[in-house]
Amino acid sequence: MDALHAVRARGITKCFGDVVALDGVDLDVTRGQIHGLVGPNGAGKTTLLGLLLGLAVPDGGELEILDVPVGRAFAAPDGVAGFVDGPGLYPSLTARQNLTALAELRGRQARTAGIDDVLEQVGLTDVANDRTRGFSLGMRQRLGLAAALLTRPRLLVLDEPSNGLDPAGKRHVHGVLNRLAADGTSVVLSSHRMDDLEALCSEVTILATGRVVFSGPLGKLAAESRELDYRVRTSDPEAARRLADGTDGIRIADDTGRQTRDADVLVVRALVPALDDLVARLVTSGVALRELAPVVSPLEAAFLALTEVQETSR
Ligand SMILES: Nc1ncnc2c1ncn2[C@@H]1O[C@H](COP(=O)(O)OP(=O)(O)OP(=O)(O)O)[C@@H](O)[C@H]1O
Repeated sequence: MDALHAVRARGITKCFGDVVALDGVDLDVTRGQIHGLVGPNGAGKTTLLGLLLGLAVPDGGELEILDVPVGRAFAAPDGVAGFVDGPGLYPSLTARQNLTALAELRGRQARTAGIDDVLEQVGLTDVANDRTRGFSLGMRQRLGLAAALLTRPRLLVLDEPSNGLDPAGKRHVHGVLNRLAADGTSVVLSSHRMDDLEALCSEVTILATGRVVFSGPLGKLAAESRELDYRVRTSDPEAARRLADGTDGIRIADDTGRQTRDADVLVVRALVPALDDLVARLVTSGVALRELAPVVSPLEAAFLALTEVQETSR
């Protein structure tokens, strides 16, 4: 296998009875990359993450993780850590005791990071001696991440790691993941949060009903986007509307008032070159441009377009 890859999957299939959870999935994750999995409920994200963690084996296809072909026996691949469906914790133990138990289970020979260090990294130092029974969802998620960090993984696999995180918790988690990636650890995570994926991931794979409908850099997804709706706030909304009406490739969205609830904002649907023309015309007409932003992000727009096509062709 190419040594630059942490994951290389080709034609992976996985069924549960009659349900085809994964249907010929290819996935490439390079070393040091944060790779996002996104898709509607039931798309197969958790199933795929479970295969990477060795919780199940594929029914068909080829899967190589950290240079090692995955066989037909259940086994957590060496160097891989993470969780799906929330981390497994002992509720009657404190955060520190949970991590100590895990370190003991791994044995003295295993590469193990310092418990205080990983607690600090995820921002749980202050509650290290509290029982996890009383932990919020966000705190449990962070402790699960600390448990994974304890093993000093080369591939970290996380199912919805941002679930339940407050802004400070999210900042901690993003910081941890970015530092790991900078040090060469690969991260594969699923999320329904487009803002998280855009902030963290250099590449995403969009799954719909067990199939890959897009995989690649976020920039490519944006470039491939069809027309997007943009909010245009100007100093003279009426003049802006007239100019938009007269610009080739620009359509004024019908539901302007409902979408924006703001009379100063016009919503136009356009490709980027037509939008450039409109901006130039506004400026030469003496209309000040105060805000220009997509109504939904390019990732969200592509996600909706690609997964709608898949859903309607079922
Ligand atoms: N253990 C199982 N037994 C039976 N069916 C399963 C099992 N695990 C997953 N499935 C089915 O496989 C499909 C993919 O499920 P999966 O949990 O991987 O989707 P997902 O993309 O993670 O969804 P969500 O966003 O809701 O978490 C679904 O149709 C699901 O019902």
